[in-house]
Amino acid sequence: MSLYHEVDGPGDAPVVVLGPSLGTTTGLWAPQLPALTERWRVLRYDLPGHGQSPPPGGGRTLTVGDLAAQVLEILDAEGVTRFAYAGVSLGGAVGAALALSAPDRVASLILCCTSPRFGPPEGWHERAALVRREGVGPVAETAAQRWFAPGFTGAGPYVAMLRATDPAGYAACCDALAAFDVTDRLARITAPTLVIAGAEDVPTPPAGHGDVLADRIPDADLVVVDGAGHLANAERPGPVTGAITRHLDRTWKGLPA
Ligand SMILES: O=C(O)CC1=CCC(=O)O1
Repeated sequence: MSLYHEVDGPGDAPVVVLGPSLGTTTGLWAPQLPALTERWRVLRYDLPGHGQSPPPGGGRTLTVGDLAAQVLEILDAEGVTRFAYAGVSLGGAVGAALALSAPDRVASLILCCTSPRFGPPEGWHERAALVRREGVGPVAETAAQRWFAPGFTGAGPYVAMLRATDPAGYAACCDALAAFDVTDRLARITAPTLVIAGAEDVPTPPAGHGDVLADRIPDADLVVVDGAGHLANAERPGPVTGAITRHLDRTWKGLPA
């Protein structure tokens, strides 16, 4: 099963892959697209059952390793060997998995509002069971509180992405989050890494999540964005875009795409 993806920007520019979070689509990265496509070829993908990607067949579960392998399939099909990668939350977990499984291909890494471990697996198994039973409605009801700092008024389009998500795809991604734990492997990541954390992120706050990534990944910097919750790139696009472009400029070594 191939993941839906979109490619924007100059054909001869270095490639940056952008990974979405659980319940969102390629549209999550729309605020960064104008700045990034000035000098980068941007490849965005949809998670299984999200946006325009098909759900996993037969109620299958998934691992983050499966998702990373599907992203590599896209890149192979596009003829991309070396790339930079930025991902939000589950999309960031996919980035960490890629940096561990394909270190020679990940030239630069940006881990945004993410974690080496997303809390106790039981919570994710319960959420997967709820969504398999009742659909995505119950988790969409509470998404704005999980995703944004209090007072943010722009949640509507992002919650609409979740409401349109296939329950089997959403649940399979919850299974992937339940099993994900790379805490003890972070020291093996060789890509120059920027960790971006939202100061008001509830699911993956800087303390215990972003700071663990930044402390354990050998060549990592941490930027904490004030006034941002879990989808910091949507809520505070200016500072997040600036941090990403500065990191890409500093770390991309001019290798061809
Ligand atoms: O619970 C949420 O919706 C927040 C989240 C955790 C992992 C992810 O990708 O999103």
